[in-house]
Amino acid sequence: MTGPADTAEAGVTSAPASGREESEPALRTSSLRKTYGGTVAVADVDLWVPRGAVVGMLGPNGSGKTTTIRMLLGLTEPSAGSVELLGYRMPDQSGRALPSVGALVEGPGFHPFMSGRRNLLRCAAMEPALYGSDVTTAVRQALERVGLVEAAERKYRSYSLGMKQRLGLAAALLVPRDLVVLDEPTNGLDPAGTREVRRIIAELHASGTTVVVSSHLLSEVEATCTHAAVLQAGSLIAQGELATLLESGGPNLLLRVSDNESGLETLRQSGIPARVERGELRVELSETDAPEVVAALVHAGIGVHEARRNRAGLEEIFARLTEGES
Ligand SMILES: Nc1ncnc2c1ncn2[C@@H]1O[C@H](COP(=O)(O)OP(=O)(O)OP(=O)(O)O)[C@@H](O)[C@H]1O
Repeated sequence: MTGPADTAEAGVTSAPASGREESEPALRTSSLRKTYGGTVAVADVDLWVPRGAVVGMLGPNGSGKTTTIRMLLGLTEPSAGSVELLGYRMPDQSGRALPSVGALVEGPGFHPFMSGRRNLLRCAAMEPALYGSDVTTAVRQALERVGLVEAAERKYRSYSLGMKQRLGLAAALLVPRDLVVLDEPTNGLDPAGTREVRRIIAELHASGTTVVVSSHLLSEVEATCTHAAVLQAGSLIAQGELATLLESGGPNLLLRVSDNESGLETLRQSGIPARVERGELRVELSETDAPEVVAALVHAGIGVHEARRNRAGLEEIFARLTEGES
């Protein structure tokens, strides 16, 4: 397992840095744990989400994202540890925290034989902040915001997965929230739907709402989030600002050469770690510099057609962080 030293090396922390304790986070967990029989779904997670952040909760299938989110919202009881939402302890103070929290989680419990609009009206009736005519207005605005107006009168059971996701999102956005938690919100959405979700997340961010969004799509997190929390096999292996995480990736040298296999072998013999990626050689420049790499290849008679620098993307950083984890 990756320990604190490794995550520190990656430029991110697995616990709040000293000083951050003073500002109250939107969300904090302490040694949060969930086991199902012998399966450890979530292992002692210390999550820290600053107010106003858009946090991408990243991790492969089965890494514990949904279980963590369900525990945050009081939908699943932790085996150990604690959750604080907007300064309130969960689940004891859920009545004070949850009215300010919007959530999209699996199985939101919509009625299959009711229309989308009727389902939303039912949700709206349970919102303490909405009264009387506010309810119809809030429902109309939420339907418009997620692009479901045309399908609003159709029964929920006839909805596609993407439409169900949109309705769940509409329910989460019925009233202004301090915190919005979205579990895989683009699941089942087409590219246009995905762009709309990105737009909604950007709007929430602009209005100061804290957003926690789980995803296994790194590109999505890279495009929408200010922070990332990386889960692997139930453990939180990194968390922090996305920019810091990306910065930790360090520069790479990408090379288009006459023969990748010989190039790779030559670099290895020169003690320069490299790999072939998308038809090019990729060398991390943390321990070597570009002229040294190019010289080694040229000396071995390998044609260097192109050499350019770039920074590691989230995909590569994620692969490095999760390498060797089980
Ligand atoms: N109700 C349950 N009973 C038994 N095991 C469970 C239950 N819920 C989750 N698990 C197990 O806990 C682990 C974490 O699952 P979880 O659904 O939280 O992961 P995830 O990261 O959300 O995955 P995905 O991306 O596939 O949704 C998995 O091994 C899963 O099989």
